[in-house]
Amino acid sequence: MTDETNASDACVVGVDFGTLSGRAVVVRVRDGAELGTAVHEYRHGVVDRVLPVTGEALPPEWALQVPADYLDVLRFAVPQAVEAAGVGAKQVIGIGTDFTACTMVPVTVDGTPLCELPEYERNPHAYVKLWRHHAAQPQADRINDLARQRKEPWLPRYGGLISSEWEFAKGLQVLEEAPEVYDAMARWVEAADWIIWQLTGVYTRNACTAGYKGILQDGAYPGEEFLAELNPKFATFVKDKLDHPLSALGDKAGTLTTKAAELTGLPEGIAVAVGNVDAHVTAPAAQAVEPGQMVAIMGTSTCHVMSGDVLREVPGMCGVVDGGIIKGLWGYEAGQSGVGDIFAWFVNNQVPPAYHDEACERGISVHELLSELAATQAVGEHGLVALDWHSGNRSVLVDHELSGVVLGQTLATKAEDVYRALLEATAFGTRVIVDAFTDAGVPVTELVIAGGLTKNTLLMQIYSDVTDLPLSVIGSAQGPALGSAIHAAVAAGAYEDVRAAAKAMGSVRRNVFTPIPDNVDAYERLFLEYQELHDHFGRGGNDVMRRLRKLRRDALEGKN
Ligand SMILES: Nc1ncnc2c1ncn2[C@@H]1O[C@H](COP(=O)(O)OP(=O)(O)O)[C@@H](O)[C@H]1O
Ligand SMILES: O=C(CO)[C@@H](O)[C@@H](O)COP(=O)(O)O
Repeated sequence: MTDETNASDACVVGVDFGTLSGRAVVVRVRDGAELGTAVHEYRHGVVDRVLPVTGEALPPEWALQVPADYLDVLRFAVPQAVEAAGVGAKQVIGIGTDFTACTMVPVTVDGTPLCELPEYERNPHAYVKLWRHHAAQPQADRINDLARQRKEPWLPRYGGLISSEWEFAKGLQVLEEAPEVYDAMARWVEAADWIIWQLTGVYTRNACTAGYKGILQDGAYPGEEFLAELNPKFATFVKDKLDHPLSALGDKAGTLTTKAAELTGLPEGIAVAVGNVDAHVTAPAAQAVEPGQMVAIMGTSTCHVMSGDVLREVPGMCGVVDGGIIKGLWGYEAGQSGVGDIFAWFVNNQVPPAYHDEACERGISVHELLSELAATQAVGEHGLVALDWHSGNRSVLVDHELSGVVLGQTLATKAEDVYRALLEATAFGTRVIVDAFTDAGVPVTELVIAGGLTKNTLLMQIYSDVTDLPLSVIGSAQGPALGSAIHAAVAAGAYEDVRAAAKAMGSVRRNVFTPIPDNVDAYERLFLEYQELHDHFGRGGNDVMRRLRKLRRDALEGKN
């Protein structure tokens, strides 16, 4: 703390790098008061259709980002948040960040993203592969098949399957489709760590993403023999591109460099916390750091995180990592790859103009209009059941070749009916996850909801009814950014550990939504139908979704 800074005025900055934008929040260290906030939309958003530089169409399932967009968040949102807070920059004693996880940046030895070099800017593989880049599914399938065959000990720690979203599947895809990019990349870096590199000038690898997305268990990655069997040139992937000493969550990664101080307007030399993940960082912000408290961070996707005092292998979970959320406890993670994204897809592609016009006239969003209309319905009235797999299935099936379904449509089906069925489908998806944890001996006793979707009260009530659990809601509208601020406070030495900082700075409103008994019963019947469809299409009853994906790929490649 500087001489000019009175301890009671000290602030920290938390920055949350989401899928579409980055948000900065200035938080008072002593009580977690959020003094100012600012959002910066990524200029290129999600690059999933054409590569900006060339206009070249991207293949299906691709999702890239442009790393310069992340720096713009530091350049614009951070000073704007400080200004909005009405505090002097000198009061800021630390900065912490969180990122979408397994958003991977191929970089040179000094951290320059390959896409920023003229020789690679036209190569899509030189760009950031966003967490929801799902084009590495063939590689993920091979990794899973081989790991099963060889009985790799790490596989059960990931619920029996690793995802196409993860470091190894994406890395293997780069090797096999763009060997020149693979050779040129000195490191395969989580964006969560790349941003810390930009702030401190030093590369640190956070224990959270390394454990969940980098297949690091009990101090070891998959071995060279395993990797060589996938592809001989992949044998040294860990040694050449990945391996790096780990840094624990809440630790100080370093201090803010002169360059980063100029970029952000924050004082040079303040503490920078080790990189973290948007989902995991939210648990302390919601004061949900004890076993049984599952936090669902509901935005474009949903991540479910929960600490546990026992190690269990939960089928279909994303992973379990020692200290993955809080030091001293096992951190569990599961997730749904599409939630808000599915509602957005529906609103943007399937809703007739009259709804858009009405929403516009009333000054509300189409989401709000559809939710208002759907809220008048009794459970089951629309006669529909849907599968929430428009962005594939992360938990518990771990298969991104799966796709969405709406069953039961008739000529009388309206947009609000399908919208409600999609809301419900995502709640059923969460129910499957909650049941999987409870059945595996890691019972979920409380569901705490965070993220942008908490504002939809119909959706929240549906989740409470479908899971038959009371819902607590995080007190902050900026959960991940607040969580990052909590980690910044710990890194700056203001609190002994994340637990203590969470107690002082986090907040939660308990039992905001409670199950309505009649709805619980009605949803029980609908959930059975969901399960039937879930198992039929997701567990090999009918592989039509995979066949359709192949037909699509062949058609796009002109093979049909
Ligand atoms: N009223 C609403 N009801 C349901 N979904 C909504 C509503 N408003 C926005 N959304 C969806 O919320 C998602 C954005 O969530 P948010 O938490 O803000 O973002 P992120 O996941 O990037 O952090 C978008 O996918 C959007 O479609
Ligand atoms: O994968 C994870 C966490 O492990 C998330 O970062 C990813 O689902 C993105 O989350 P958002 O939808 O941007 O909140």
